[in-house]
Amino acid sequence: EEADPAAIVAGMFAAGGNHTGVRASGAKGVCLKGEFTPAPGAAALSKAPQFQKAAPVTARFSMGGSNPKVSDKVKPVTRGFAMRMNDPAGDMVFVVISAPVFSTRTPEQLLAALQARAPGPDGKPDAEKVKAFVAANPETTRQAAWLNARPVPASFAGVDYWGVHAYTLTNAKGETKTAKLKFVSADKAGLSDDELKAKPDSFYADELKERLGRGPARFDLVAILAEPGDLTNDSTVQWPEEQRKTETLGTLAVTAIEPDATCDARTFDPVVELPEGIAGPADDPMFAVRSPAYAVSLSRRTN
Ligand code: HEM
Repeated sequence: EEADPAAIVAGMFAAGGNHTGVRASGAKGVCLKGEFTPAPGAAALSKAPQFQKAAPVTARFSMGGSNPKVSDKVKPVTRGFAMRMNDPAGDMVFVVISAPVFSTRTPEQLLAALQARAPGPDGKPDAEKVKAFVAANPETTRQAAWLNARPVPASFAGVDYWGVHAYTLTNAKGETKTAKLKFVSADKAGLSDDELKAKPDSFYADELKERLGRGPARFDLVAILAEPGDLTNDSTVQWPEEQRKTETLGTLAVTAIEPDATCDARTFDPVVELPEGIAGPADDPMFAVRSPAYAVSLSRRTN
């Protein structure tokens, strides 16, 4: 039985306080522009136009969740990075997070997680319900555990971002490879507890403005190549990426802040907006459901 994307989106809004005019996730964020330059080896893996020649990029950094006032200092919230690399033959969209795994394995499990954590009349989730859900669904704790074990990123540009799904890359000869994608920050930095204490609740936007005034913020796009047995249908499981072969596909340079309107008029759809030469996993139920969910959120926040 399929979980209804509209029900999931309603649960996402409820969890963050039912704010209007904002995204169901990534409600707080900064719109950007930049450029993607493919690496020499990228074309051997994928025939996507963006892996043959440089492409202009619209992008957005964000804090996970539907609360536009969430503090930048919170640890177990994913930082998000959405991007559209333009090409007349087909845009390429990635919507990635600062953790190698997603929090749930199926849409049904996501809906159940949201329902278990739904705020009650006092604005707080029922602790007993949360406890029971977690006990029955232990894999849903992996993402928060991963984030809690690491420092708060000093910058939206100072952390790595993962496309948690397994993609299939197809080259011009029709050869295919399965890979997870990772955007590796050129300037990784986390905050110590003392540094974190000294920060205001919102500092990422100002930090980014200042940083981009000095020069672009760069990320290498790295393909982590699958080996037999690596799961493609479960985004709560991290591949042992230190033991996997990797191939650098290119460099994304974020160059300037864009007006919010540039990012707000549409949604970044990571399912539908892919050119020939790259495809999402057919067997990962968390992948396909993103498209209708993002559309529901877009229509709620723009109507
Ligand atoms: C599985 C991995 C996922 C990742 C990495 C991810 C990441 C993100 C990020 C970074 C954003 C902010 C986009 C922006 O700045 O415009 C976002 C938005 C959103 N996400 Fe996800 N997400 C994932 C899965 C899902 C799933 C499974 C659902 C629901 C079924 C979902 C629902 C949404 C919605 C509704 C939005 C708001 C879209 C908009 O209003 O434009 N996400 N997501």
